[in-house]
Amino acid sequence: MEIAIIAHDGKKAEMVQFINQHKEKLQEKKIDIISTGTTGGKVENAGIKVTKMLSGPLGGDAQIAARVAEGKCKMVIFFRDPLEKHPHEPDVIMLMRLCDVHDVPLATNPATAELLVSAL
Ligand SMILES: O=C(CO)COP(=O)(O)O
Repeated sequence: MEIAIIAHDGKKAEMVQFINQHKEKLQEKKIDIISTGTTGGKVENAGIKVTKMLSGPLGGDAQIAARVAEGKCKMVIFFRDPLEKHPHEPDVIMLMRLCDVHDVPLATNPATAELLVSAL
């Protein structure tokens, strides 16, 4: 099963911590992690295998949105920073919309992500 992880800059440390906390379960359940570029790099540095797309502002969110639409990506964990502006906000909205269109679980904060991962 493929899961996407994405974090805005102000939330990347939290994402690394979250994935570290759950890495045994993710391995045990044979989860393939995909990610936007910079988030993926940080998670990789923590010793976790990730397939990296482009960086978010360069189209990474859009690539993940396409995988959601194609039925390849089955869950999205996206730690958004609601206190910052992002030049690629339209891509972010597109990704969230396509999760709703295709009924793909989407967590936009750690509390919800905990619930989703506990359901794997
Ligand atoms: O901008 C992002 C999500 O919208 C995240 O992209 P990066 O992981 O490349 O920073």
